[in-house]
Amino acid sequence: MHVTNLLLEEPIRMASILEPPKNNLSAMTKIVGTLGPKSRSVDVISGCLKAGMSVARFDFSWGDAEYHQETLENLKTSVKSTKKLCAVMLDTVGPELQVVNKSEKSIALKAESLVVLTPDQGQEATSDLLPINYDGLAKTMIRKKDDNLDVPLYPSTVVFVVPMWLCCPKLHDSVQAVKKGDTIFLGQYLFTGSETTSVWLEVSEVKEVDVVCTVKNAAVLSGSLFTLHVSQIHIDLPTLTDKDKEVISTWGVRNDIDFLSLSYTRHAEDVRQAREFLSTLGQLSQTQIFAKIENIEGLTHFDEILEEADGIILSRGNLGIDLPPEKVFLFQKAALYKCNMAGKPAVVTRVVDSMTDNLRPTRAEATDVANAVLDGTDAILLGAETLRGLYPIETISTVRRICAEAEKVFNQDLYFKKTSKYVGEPMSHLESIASSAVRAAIKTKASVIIVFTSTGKAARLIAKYRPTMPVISVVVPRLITNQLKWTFTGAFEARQSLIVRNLFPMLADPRHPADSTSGSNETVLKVAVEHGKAAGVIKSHDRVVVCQKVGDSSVVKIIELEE
Ligand SMILES: Nc1ncnc2c1ncn2[C@@H]1O[C@H](COP(=O)(O)OP(=O)(O)O)[C@@H](O)[C@H]1O
Ligand SMILES: C=C(OP(=O)(O)O)C(=O)O
Ligand SMILES: [K+]
Ligand SMILES: [Mg+2]
Repeated sequence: MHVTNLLLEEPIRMASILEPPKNNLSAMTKIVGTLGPKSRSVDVISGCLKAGMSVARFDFSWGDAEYHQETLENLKTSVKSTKKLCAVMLDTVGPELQVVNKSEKSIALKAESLVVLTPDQGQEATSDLLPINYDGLAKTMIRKKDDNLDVPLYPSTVVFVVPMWLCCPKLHDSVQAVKKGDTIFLGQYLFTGSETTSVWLEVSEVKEVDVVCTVKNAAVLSGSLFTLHVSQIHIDLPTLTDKDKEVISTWGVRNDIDFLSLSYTRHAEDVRQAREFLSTLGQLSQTQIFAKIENIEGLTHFDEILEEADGIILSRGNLGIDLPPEKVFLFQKAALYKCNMAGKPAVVTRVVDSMTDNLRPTRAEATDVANAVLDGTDAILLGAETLRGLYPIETISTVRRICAEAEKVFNQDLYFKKTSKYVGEPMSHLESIASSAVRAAIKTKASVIIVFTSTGKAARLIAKYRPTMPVISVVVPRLITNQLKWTFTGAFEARQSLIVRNLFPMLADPRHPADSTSGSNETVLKVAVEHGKAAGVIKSHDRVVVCQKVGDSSVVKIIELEE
C-alpha cells in the first residue's frame, strides 16, 4: 500500500539532514519584526532587513506616537540604504486589561497573600493593591443582546470547552462579573517571554468595585505595564478604542500604514467596524486588516472573522493562556488550514521566546517554527525577541533559516491536491490560470514564477497554491482619479504582498503602463527578469513561468532564458 506522509515531501532521505545549511538561504515564509527599544537604530533595523524581516510591527500597547515615529523614520532610512522593501503594521491596544505601574518600582507578590484589583486608577500599584484600566471586572453589566453570540461557530475539527457565558444565550443580556474561584493571569509574560515575572491569581471575593484575589505563585513584577488576562468573562470594551482611533487617524494616516493588526478581534462585526473607520481616512481605505485572534471568544467566531478580514494573526501568547495547553496545536492546525483554503495570509506569533535572552532557540522552539511552516503559515511574528531582546538580528536569521529548511521538504504535491479539491469545480478563470501556472512551474522545474498584477489578486492566487519556487509579483501601477487629482496605485499592493508566503513584489515603472495590448509588457518582463537575476533567484538558461494578460486572455507561458 502506498502511504503518503502528510507533511514531508517524499522520498524522505535521512542523509539530506546532514547536508550543510546554506547560511544565506532566503525563505519564502515572511518574518514580521516588532520594533522597540532594542531594535530602533538605523544599524539594527538595517541588520533586521538584511536578515529577512519584511514587515515592521509597531505595537501601540506601549510607547507614544512620537517614539514610534522616530523608529519609523529610522526604518525608512534603513529601507533606502539596504534597498530591502518593508511594510508597516500598526498593532492596536484594543480591549487589553492593563495595570499601570507609574513609579516603575518592582512589586513583590508572595504566594497565598491577598491582592486587590481596583478600577481606581488614581491609586499607586503596590503588592496589596493593583489599579486596572477597566471597571467591569467586579460588576454585572446590562448590555445589548449580541446576536453573534448565539451561534457558536467552531472550526469543524476542533472541540473546545467553551466558558458558560459563551454557550448560553440567556446570559448574553448581561456581562458577567468574575466570581469566587475564577482565575486571572497577570504579568509581563506577554512582553518579556519570562514566566518568573508573571502570576496566577484566584478570585477570593468580589467587594463592590474591587476584586480580592489570592496570589497562587510568588513573583516579582517589574516594569511600567502589566497585562491582565481573564478568560471567564467578556471584556465589555470596544475592539477599536478611542485611543486606537486617534492613533490610526494621526500616526496611521501620516505613515500610510499597510496593515492594521486588530488586537482581540472577537466578532466579524469588529472587523467591519474597523473597515468602516479606515474608509473615512483617505488612503487608509487601502490598509489591510489582520484580525488578531487571542481568546476563546475570537476562536469561536473564527469562520465569520476570516470572511471579513484580509488576514489572521494567531496570537498564541494570549490564546495560550486562554486554551488548555493540549489544545493549542489543534487551534494552530485548524486555523492555518482555514486561512490557506481561503487564500488569506496567516501569521503565527510567539515562536522563539527564549531567544529574547539567548543566542540559540530551544529544540522545542526550533521544531515549532518548522512545524508552523509545514502547517501552512505565511509569516512568523517576533515580539519580545526583536522588541526588547538581546539578539534581534540573530533571531530573525535563525527563524529564516529554519523556515527555509522546512519549505524544502513541504509536501507541495499533497497541498496542491488538497487546495484544488477544496475549491471544487468549476473553478474561476483566474484561479484555474493561477493554479496552472504553479503546476507548469513545478513540472518544468522553473526557477521562478513571474506574475503581472495590479490589484494583487492574481499574485495572491498563485501564492495560494504554495509553489516550491519564489513568485515575483510585478505590480503594474494604475492611474486613478478621485476627481480632484490623479494618483498611481500600486505601492500598497506591492508592500502588502510582503506578508504573503512566496511573494516577492516589484513595482513596475508607471511610464510603462503594461496595457496588455502593447509591447510594453515585454519591456516590463525584461525588467522583472533582471530584478530576479540581481536578487539571485534567476540564472542564465533558467526556465521562468510567466502569468499575464495578452490581449483579452490571461495566459501562462514558459520561457527559456538565454543570457
Ligand atoms: N498590467 C498587466 N499587464 C499584463 N497582464 C496583467 C496586468 N495586470 C494583470 N494582468 C494579468 O491579468 C490576469 C487577471 O488579472 P486581474 O484579475 O486584473 O488581476 P489583478 O487583480 O491581480 O490585477 C492575470 O493573468 C494577471 O497576471
Ligand atoms: C503577539 C501577541 O501579543 P502582543 O500583542 O501582546 O505581543 C501574542 O499574544 O501572541
Ligand atoms: K497590542
Ligand atoms: Mg498578546
